[in-house]
Amino acid sequence: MQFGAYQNEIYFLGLGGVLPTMPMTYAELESRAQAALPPSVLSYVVGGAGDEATQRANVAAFQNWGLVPRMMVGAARRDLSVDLFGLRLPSPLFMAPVGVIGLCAQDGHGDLATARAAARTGVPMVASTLTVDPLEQVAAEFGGTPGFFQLYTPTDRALAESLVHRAEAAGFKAVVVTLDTWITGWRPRDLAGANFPQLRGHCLANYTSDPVFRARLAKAPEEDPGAAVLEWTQVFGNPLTWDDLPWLRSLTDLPIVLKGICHPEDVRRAKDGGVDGIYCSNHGGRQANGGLPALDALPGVVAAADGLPVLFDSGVRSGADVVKALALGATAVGVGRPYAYGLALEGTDGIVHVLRALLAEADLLMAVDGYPTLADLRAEGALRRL
Ligand SMILES: Cc1cc2nc3c(=O)[nH]c(=O)nc-3n(C[C@H](O)[C@H](O)[C@H](O)COP(=O)(O)O)c2cc1C
Ligand SMILES: O=C(O)C(=O)c1ccccc1
Repeated sequence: MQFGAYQNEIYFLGLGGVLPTMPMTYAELESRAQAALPPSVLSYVVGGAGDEATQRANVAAFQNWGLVPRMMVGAARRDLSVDLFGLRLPSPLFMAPVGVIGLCAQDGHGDLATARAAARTGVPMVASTLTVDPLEQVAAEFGGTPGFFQLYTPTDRALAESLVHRAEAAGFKAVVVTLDTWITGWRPRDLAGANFPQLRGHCLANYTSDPVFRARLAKAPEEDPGAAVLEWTQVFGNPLTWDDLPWLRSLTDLPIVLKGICHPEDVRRAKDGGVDGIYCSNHGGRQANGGLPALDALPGVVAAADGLPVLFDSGVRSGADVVKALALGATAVGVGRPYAYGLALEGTDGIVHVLRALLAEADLLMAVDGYPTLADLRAEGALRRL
């Protein structure tokens, strides 16, 4: 697919005297989303851990790398498609799991709006455990686009099993197990607003719709929502260890991906445990401050993964960033906040714009710089550290 053609669509609109309503720069996207979102949701989405130095470093790290232009390659047609877990995806882009994304939509059902954007673009959604609408309803909106389920592994193993089996039955194509958020980090913006617990209370549909979770409650969650939220706090945070990996592996035949991996030694342990993919991420700087930008961890993770697919996110803000992460060896590249902001502005249409703009920029960069395929990008000498 020639994603760069989105540029022509926009220019033709302009020729008809119609100016695009969605922002064309990330800075404007962020500032307009700030105006559109209710303050409590906004501070939760925008913010990160500590003084957000790691969050900023995630973004800045992309400026340390530059693509070396190649000429007379004749890159008139580009191929951005990838194979992931036996699936053929039209592009290497995916939507990272964003819990509470539902609340970023004006109607409060942003999970469904995001799933519809996946259906329209072929860009997979990794649906969070923490959604406003249950995973079955989210999956029903995917159209032909594969979806992945992100698991926050509950302390109750029977509940974990139930969630994974529901995801399988709903047609999800992989399970992404997030390791870096069994406890939430120190987040000053959320603390200042003291609103985080209330927000979470709206995103427990996967728990309150689950028979194993319901059996833990004295009263149905519809009758006593407060008790359900309290019970959720009991089961949410599971500080998994490597000893739990065989159990996780035994839960499903679906591909399992471990999210939050930045150390090569952890990659090797994950590989030994039989996982199908590694997800290099520092949670967009939301969990730990003072750490390495995720992009700087990527080359070491790719080397240790030794052919196993590597998903990457944290700090990707442009098509150029997508290209750089691919050149550093990522198999697929995720965005979090960018699509949440698109959703806040114009719902499904807003997300579709954000994703198409990222892909158009990546595609045009590959055209201009003479890298028609992802394999070309990954070749020696394509990317240089500044
Ligand atoms: C509002 C918000 C909620 C998030 N919730 C989850 C979640 O439920 N599960 C998860 O694995 N990651 C979650 N993340 C982290 C994202 O999956 C991703 O790692 C991060 O957003 C990538 O960084 P970026 O925002 O700089 O693109 C969340 C991120 C944001 C911004
Ligand atoms: O905010 C997050 O990044 C996240 O993953 C999370 C964790 C616990 C509850 C709600 C969201």
